Amino acid sequence: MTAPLLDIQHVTKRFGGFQALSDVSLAVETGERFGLIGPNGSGKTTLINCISGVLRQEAGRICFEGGDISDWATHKRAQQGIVRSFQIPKPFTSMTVMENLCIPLEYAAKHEADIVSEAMDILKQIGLESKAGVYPADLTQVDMRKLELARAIAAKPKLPISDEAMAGLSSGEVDDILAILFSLNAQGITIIMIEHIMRAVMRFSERLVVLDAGEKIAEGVPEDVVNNPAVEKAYLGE
Ligand SMILES: Nc1ncnc2c1ncn2[C@@H]1O[C@H](COP(=O)(O)OP(=O)(O)OP(=O)(O)O)[C@@H](O)[C@H]1O
Repeated sequence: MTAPLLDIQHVTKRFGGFQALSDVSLAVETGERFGLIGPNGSGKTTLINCISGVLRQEAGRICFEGGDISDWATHKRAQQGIVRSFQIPKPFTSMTVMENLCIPLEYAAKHEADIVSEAMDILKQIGLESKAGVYPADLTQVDMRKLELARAIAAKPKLPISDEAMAGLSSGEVDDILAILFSLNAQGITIIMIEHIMRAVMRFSERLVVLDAGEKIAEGVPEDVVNNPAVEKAYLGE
């Protein structure tokens, strides 16, 4: 049996005396569409920060492609393919959409012409090709999210993490972003989605894990998870 792409084993994270994650274990298989949900403050961002290396867990370990990456710096994890698409897009404002995309591609040290043609391919893939020469300040909100996803794709991720990439978008715009994520996954890319928009995360995820107060309270296919009494209680209260 092959190892999971990401294997989180008994991770505990404290902030001072506050325990934000308690003995959380989960595995994400290669090629999977994996959803991480939970009420506000349940520990989702903390867990993602431990995966990307922004935070270090006090106990437990995080394995990627079969090896323990718990001691790896953030940039090493990113180089190995763990790429997070941020909730608040942070493009370089003085650069066009195309220039923003060329930066991650330049790390691959290709010829200039190859970089531009690869950047254009990515823009076409996500429907932003007509905005190649536009500056981020002139993009709509949904196009900003698409640019953020494009930058994540340019980094050739093995494990992109979509962190509330759809917050504040209209229903049609949510469908646009979902279509991009589905097409990425169809190319074999494993995706973790953290999302408060239930319709989106339910439709997208093949498997869900639910956190509540730093603990994993449910795991399974979306239909089972939403009907789990512990999950209903976590979201709705007693
Ligand atoms: N740097 C920090 N110092 C102290 N407490 C923190 C820190 N970061 C997060 N917390 C606390 O840890 C808990 C989990 O926060 P976290 O941001 O991981 O939750 P979340 O599930 O991502 O919430 P949301 O859905 O609202 O983004 C919260 O109670 C939060 O206040």
